[in-house]
Amino acid sequence: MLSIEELYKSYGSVTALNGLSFHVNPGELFGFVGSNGAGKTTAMRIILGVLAADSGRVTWQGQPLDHDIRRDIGYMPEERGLYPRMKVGEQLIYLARLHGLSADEAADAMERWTEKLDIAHRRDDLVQTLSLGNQQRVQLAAALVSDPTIMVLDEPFSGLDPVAVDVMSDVLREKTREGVPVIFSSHQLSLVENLCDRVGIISEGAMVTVGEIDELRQTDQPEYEIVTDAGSTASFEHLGLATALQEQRGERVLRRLVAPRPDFDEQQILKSALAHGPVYEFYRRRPHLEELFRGVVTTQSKETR
Ligand SMILES: Nc1ncnc2c1ncn2[C@@H]1O[C@H](COP(=O)(O)OP(=O)(O)OP(=O)(O)O)[C@@H](O)[C@H]1O
Repeated sequence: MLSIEELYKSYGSVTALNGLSFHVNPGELFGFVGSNGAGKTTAMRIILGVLAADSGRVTWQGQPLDHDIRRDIGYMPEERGLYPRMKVGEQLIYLARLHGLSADEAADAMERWTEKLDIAHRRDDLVQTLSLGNQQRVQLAAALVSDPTIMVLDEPFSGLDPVAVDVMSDVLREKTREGVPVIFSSHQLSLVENLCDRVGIISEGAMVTVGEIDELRQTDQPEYEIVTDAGSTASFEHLGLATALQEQRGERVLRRLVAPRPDFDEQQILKSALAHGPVYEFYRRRPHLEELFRGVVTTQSKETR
């Protein structure tokens, strides 16, 4: 696995990483989220080796990351790093060659990834003439042409249209199926929630929550939402449920109920409600990643303090 252990990094008086630790398993798509200035880019640069940590270490399969392992990392930097006046195809071949591929291998990789990412028709165009979204596809192709064993992507989805998001998601999933660990940062939390196997929330340079999405969305006090007629006299307090929200919706009313324990028998809620009239909707409500994020992260970014 890729293991990040107790990383510390300061820029002068600014502490960017404050004992950051987490790991990413082979074949896992790991979403790295956190507010602006939380330390994601700093951590990714340290993984790649373009920045040195003050202390802590990064290992892959138990070995500290050396030059050879780092050469096999597919990296997509936040600031992007393409040569604007180079043709798309030439640029990708050039980058693949830098990673040690032969001329034929580099050409094959360029063709394969431009096709997969739907930019094959732009191979002979200068990068600077492409839209930002297509430049981003080229940037991802650049991270892929060397057939990386680890992928580290800084906000690969920012600014992409939904079709491009799908194309990129499919490609990342394909890499994880091959056993590659993929770590990417994003502020698009619903996308992270749908796409990732595990997610880590970083705040002020340290990991505050990490785990599988489903596991993080479990709560000790399950919540249910039920929609009945507005005039329904159903009550739920006798079952030990608290009402967290009551919202009139025309002729109907939605109630959000909080159960006292994880193994609460939700059929009791339904039975109680049906005894007083029809039930139009009834479901368990799980918090979304966005709610979890707001709960654990200070909303004010470091920069605005
Ligand atoms: N070169 C630098 N010199 C000084 N401070 C820096 C430098 N790079 C980052 N920082 C500071 O380190 C902290 C972490 O920044 P970093 O870019 O790692 O955060 P981030 O989580 O990637 O943020 P964002 O979501 O906005 O991209 C911030 O307070 C930032 O201002």
